[in-house]
Amino acid sequence: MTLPMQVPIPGLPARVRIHEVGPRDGLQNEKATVPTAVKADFVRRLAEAGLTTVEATSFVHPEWVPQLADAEELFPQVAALPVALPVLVPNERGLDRALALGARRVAVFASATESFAKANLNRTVDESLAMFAPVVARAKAAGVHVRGYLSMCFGDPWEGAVPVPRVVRVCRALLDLGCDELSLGDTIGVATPGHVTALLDELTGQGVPVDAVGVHFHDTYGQALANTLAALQRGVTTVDASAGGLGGCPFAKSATGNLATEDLVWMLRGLGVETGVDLDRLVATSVWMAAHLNRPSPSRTVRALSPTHHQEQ
Ligand SMILES: CC(C)(COP(=O)([O-])OP(=O)([O-])OC[C@H]1O[C@@H](n2cnc3c(N)ncnc32)[C@H](O)[C@@H]1OP(=O)([O-])[O-])[C@@H](O)C(=O)NCCC(=O)NCCSC(=O)C[C@@](C)(O)CC(=O)[O-]
Repeated sequence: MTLPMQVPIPGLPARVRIHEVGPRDGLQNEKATVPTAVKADFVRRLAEAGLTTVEATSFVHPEWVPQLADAEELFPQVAALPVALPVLVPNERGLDRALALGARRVAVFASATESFAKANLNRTVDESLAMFAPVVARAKAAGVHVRGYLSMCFGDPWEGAVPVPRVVRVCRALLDLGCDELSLGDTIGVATPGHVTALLDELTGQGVPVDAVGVHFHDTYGQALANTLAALQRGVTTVDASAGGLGGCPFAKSATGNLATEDLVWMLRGLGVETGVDLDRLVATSVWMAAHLNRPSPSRTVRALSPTHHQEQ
């Protein structure tokens, strides 16, 4: 396989943990139901490719996200894999479902904007934080790791640009609830590197440890890698990505695919940043998944490393 020449940029972290969201964020917007066995195989293949955190599914209302309505069926099929398997839980009902199956990592998901909080959770921002409070408290009491996603950190399709202080307020609230880590979401992919740097500087300037902050970029305007590099330059070591560039939120107008894990691994490899991911196996997984979804992967790296991929679809 072709690999990039390794030329580091001084000051970047030596290692990055990729939080793989393909089976959850990647698939949640797919209209045709993906069979549970295919989803389980997807998670297994990602683990075998060296990803150590694979977000498996969501315990949300099944009518809100029909694609993930098989969470109860799926989770036991992957639970024994030797990787972290976070799942999304919006409320106590979701937490009960996840804990009943032995989930050890959960994620709540807030919004920096009122419009998206309403569209995604049927709540105001503060009502959703109140909904998460007992979820986080009970999860922590059970020794379960809690991630706090924050959507619309840069721009919102209904409200436009989102001011940094608004984002910081909800970040603080999630940490005050007891979340172990944050994931800053550019849900509709409008961020640019200066904006990413400004938000991270404001957060760390207010005492939020950079180790507790992950980034979650969508690639709508082709900025996801540039934004990731800006975040790495500020010390971020957790980066969300989706195999093959699958993804998008059904409740956010204009949301497109996530940063492709392959594109991220290619860049990090060139920078000499360790990820533990076998790019060959990852590309093969995305080509396999694309065949199930019946369309080629949008990832540039998948296309470049699997030149017949387009003709095969
Ligand atoms: C939060 C709710 C449930 C509120 O939806 P609601 O309609 O307000 O629900 P409710 O609390 O009024 O409850 C109504 C009924 O739903 C049931 N119910 C309630 N909760 C559950 C549950 N967990 N599992 C199963 N059933 C549930 C509940 O038991 C009740 O049943 P009834 O008593 O009437 O028979 C709904 O809005 C929802 O499920 N939203 C999920 C939306 C979602 O999954 N969005 C995608 C993930 S976020 C994302 O993609 C962004 C991210 C994370 O990737 C980062 C980024 O890119 O920005």
